[in-house]
Amino acid sequence: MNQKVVVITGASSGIGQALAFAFGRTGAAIVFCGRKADALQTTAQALSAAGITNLPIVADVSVEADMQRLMADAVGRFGRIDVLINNAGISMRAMFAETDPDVLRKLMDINFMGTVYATRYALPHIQQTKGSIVGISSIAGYRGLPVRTGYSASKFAMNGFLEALRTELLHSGVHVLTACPGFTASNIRFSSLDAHGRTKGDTMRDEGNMMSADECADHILKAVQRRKRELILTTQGKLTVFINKWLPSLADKLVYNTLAKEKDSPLKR
Ligand SMILES: NC(=O)c1ccc[n+]([C@@H]2O[C@H](COP(=O)([O-])OP(=O)(O)OC[C@H]3O[C@@H](n4cnc5c(N)ncnc54)[C@H](O)[C@@H]3O)[C@@H](O)[C@H]2O)c1
Repeated sequence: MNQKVVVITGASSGIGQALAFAFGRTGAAIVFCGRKADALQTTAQALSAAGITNLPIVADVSVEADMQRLMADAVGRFGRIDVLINNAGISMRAMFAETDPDVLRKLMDINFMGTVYATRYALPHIQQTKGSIVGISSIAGYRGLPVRTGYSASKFAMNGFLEALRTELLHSGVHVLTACPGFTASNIRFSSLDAHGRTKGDTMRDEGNMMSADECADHILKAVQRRKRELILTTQGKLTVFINKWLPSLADKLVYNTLAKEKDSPLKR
């Protein structure tokens, strides 16, 4: 990745921030965005202290003009884009029957349309460098998860979009990776939306028992370097995808029973 330019959305925390360090340590310049200037600056200073060239840009992935500006600024400063990592995302925890449809719309706007906008404006530059487009999807993009209908829908949409795009670009030299982490310690559960779109502010799982964001980022870096098409992480994640494919009705029961054990689960035990 030496001398390459990597654009990462939502990189002021969690997996995105870990990706900024992982790619930056290989010699890449990191262009990254988020909605909060102070959080971006904190990450920018830490990257600079580690000797990583970086450019923080305040931008919201759900705003098309912001994604156009992000890519223009990246090219304006560094002259090229080699890798786009569509990482920014939010989640939800609420039963569908009680959930305001605006919550699902917001998840689609950020997780799916954010990926569409960023990819739309990065693609012409990545076609020139024959680089990579990466989507940080989820196991929830292979297997629908109860209490997260909007999250699963947005990640299924991402997976379909990336698969179709990969096929369109088959002879272009552009690499497309769908990366699906399993449970990874981060802010995602704290920032999840409830049925009315309010932030939950807590986690319902033991964050200490999960894959770390750094480990997750290392796997994703290797998958980009090897130009893999798909990455499914964690043993639990791999098992879920396998059982869902071959024994789907067993998967219904296992997924229900597993998620019913979560601290604040509305599912009956
Ligand atoms: N942590 C997990 O267990 C897990 C599992 C599978 C997939 N993922 C995916 O990994 C990605 C990163 O999440 P994370 O776990 O590091 O959580 P996180 O909350 O730490 O990181 C998400 C980042 O996206 C940013 N973001 C949210 N909305 C945005 C917007 N509209 N515009 C710009 N930035 C925005 C947030 O500010 C944050 O920095 C997400 O797409 C998530 O769905 C996470």
